[in-house]
Amino acid sequence: MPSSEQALLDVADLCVSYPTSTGGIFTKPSSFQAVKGASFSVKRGQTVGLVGESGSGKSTIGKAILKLTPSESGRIIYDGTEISSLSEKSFLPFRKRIQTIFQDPYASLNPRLNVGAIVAEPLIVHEPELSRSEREEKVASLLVKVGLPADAMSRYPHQFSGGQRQRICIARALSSRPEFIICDECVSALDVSVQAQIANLLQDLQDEYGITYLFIAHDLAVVEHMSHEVVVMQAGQIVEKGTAEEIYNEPKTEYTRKLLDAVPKMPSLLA
Ligand SMILES: Nc1ncnc2c1ncn2[C@@H]1O[C@H](COP(=O)(O)OP(=O)(O)OP(=O)(O)O)[C@@H](O)[C@H]1O
Repeated sequence: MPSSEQALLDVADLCVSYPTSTGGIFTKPSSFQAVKGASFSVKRGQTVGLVGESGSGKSTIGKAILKLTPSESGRIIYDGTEISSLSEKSFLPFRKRIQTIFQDPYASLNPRLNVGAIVAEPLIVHEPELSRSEREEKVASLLVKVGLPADAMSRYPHQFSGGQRQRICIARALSSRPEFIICDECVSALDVSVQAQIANLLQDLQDEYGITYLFIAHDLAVVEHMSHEVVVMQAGQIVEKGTAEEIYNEPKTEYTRKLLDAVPKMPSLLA
């Protein structure tokens, strides 16, 4: 099949449940199924927007891909390898290839480390052969690449704005030269104009390095501009998927129409 030949990520019939109670002597353990048979793929070098209202299971899919939460059933195939069934040790090489950027850049940056040390961390793990000066050179060029001054290295996260902190997170994610980045609501906390700047940066990085994104968001305006394809989730199920144009111009479900109606129009975004 041509589409799966090009797919870097193939998710098939994925189900994920969270335990809600471990049970007692007289009661069975119970669980809540957050993802109910989700199937979609992400083509290499492209962006899939994963949208849906809060609690629909978007982040759970991201966590299952990263093996931060176990899959109950189904398959997650990354570049031809079924990763959902790999042991933690066998999954290790994929931790370098698949990175993630979260919503709250401040919470995901260690306040006690300066920016140079934060961005260098993955390099120490993934490229231990680099000398200290080579590492510093790489960190400086990564910071410039994401639009921060090279002297940002010696400063601390609290000295930066929200948008700048998200740029630090992007530099850190880039430092292991990933093929695939899961952006989980990574612009949601930012002002609209800053959202556009970060979205533009992510797109420039895609053009330059061919990075593939799974872009999780409840904000359809950002997703529309970022995504080649859009997957719509409702209560753990995929209710619609298609090209961004199809989803935005001819939504097939009432749910998608409601999501679109809730979006304030932002014509200047990414203009
Ligand atoms: N660790 C957990 N234990 C139990 N239930 C969880 C856990 N994490 C998430 N859930 C539940 O699973 C469902 C899906 O959550 P998930 O975070 O994947 O949704 P989401 O679409 O990403 O929403 P949001 O944008 O609000 O994060 C929700 O009902 C949530 O309450």
